[in-house]
Amino acid sequence: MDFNEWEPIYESILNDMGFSREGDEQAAHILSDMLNSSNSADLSELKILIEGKDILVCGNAPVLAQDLELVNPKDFVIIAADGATAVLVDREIIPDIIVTDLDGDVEKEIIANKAGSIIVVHGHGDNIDKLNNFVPQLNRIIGSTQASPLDNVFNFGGFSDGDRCAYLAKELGAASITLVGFDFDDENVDPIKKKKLKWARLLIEKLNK
Ligand SMILES: Nc1ncnc2c1ncn2[C@@H]1O[C@H](COP(=O)(O)OP(=O)(O)OP(=O)(O)O)[C@@H](O)[C@H]1O
Ligand SMILES: Nc1nc2c(c(=O)[nH]1)N=C(CO)CN2
Ligand SMILES: [Mg+2]
Repeated sequence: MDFNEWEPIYESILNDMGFSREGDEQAAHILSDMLNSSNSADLSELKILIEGKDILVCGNAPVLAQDLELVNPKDFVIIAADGATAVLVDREIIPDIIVTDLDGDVEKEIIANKAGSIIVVHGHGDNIDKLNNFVPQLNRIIGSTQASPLDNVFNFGGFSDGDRCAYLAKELGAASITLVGFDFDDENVDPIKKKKLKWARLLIEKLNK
């Protein structure tokens, strides 16, 4: 997504959530420095996977398991948002792509990544410890940021893991995007998650316009 278009939305999110842009920028630089030709995937690999394809974006709402019964995963290229990866791996489904800020069940993400999933690792001001911990255990990485993009750290648009999956799919030319495992009205979440889901709903609505 063009950063000029994203920046005002990003500033509103920072204000609303109380996050720091400097923190996000620092994380993007740390992530950038950790990436090299042997642990990274090329953007062209992601594009080949997504362009012209029917994409299934899996969010991690409790309805995910139920929603998965209603589709044939084999009909889609699958993008898993963070914790949704574990739900898929437990069903012996390896997502084609994982989009994560590494605060879900990362052990399952490492298993899927070893089995071939490209992993879009998002750096932000509150996960620098996770970047340091887990990036050395991953391969086929694409770097991601919600702040200004760098050469090897992309901003596809979106904020929470789930809406970032959808923005990635749109940016790289998906033919269609089907969402499963999204419940923006989930009451069994803490207040911070509730706010994140409010932004997720708004960003996904914006994507559909
Ligand atoms: N009811 C829901 N509960 C949790 N996630 C949801 C829900 N509905 C949609 N999602 C999407 O699924 C994504 C992955 O969920 P998960 O619980 O793994 O998020 P998370 O990584 O803990 O959250 P975050 O990193 O966004 O704080 C979320 O980022 C969100 O966009
Ligand atoms: N600074 C900051 N940025 C985020 C955070 C977070 O907790 N802190 N959580 C996100 C959810 O995926 C996405 N972006
Ligand atoms: Mg996460």
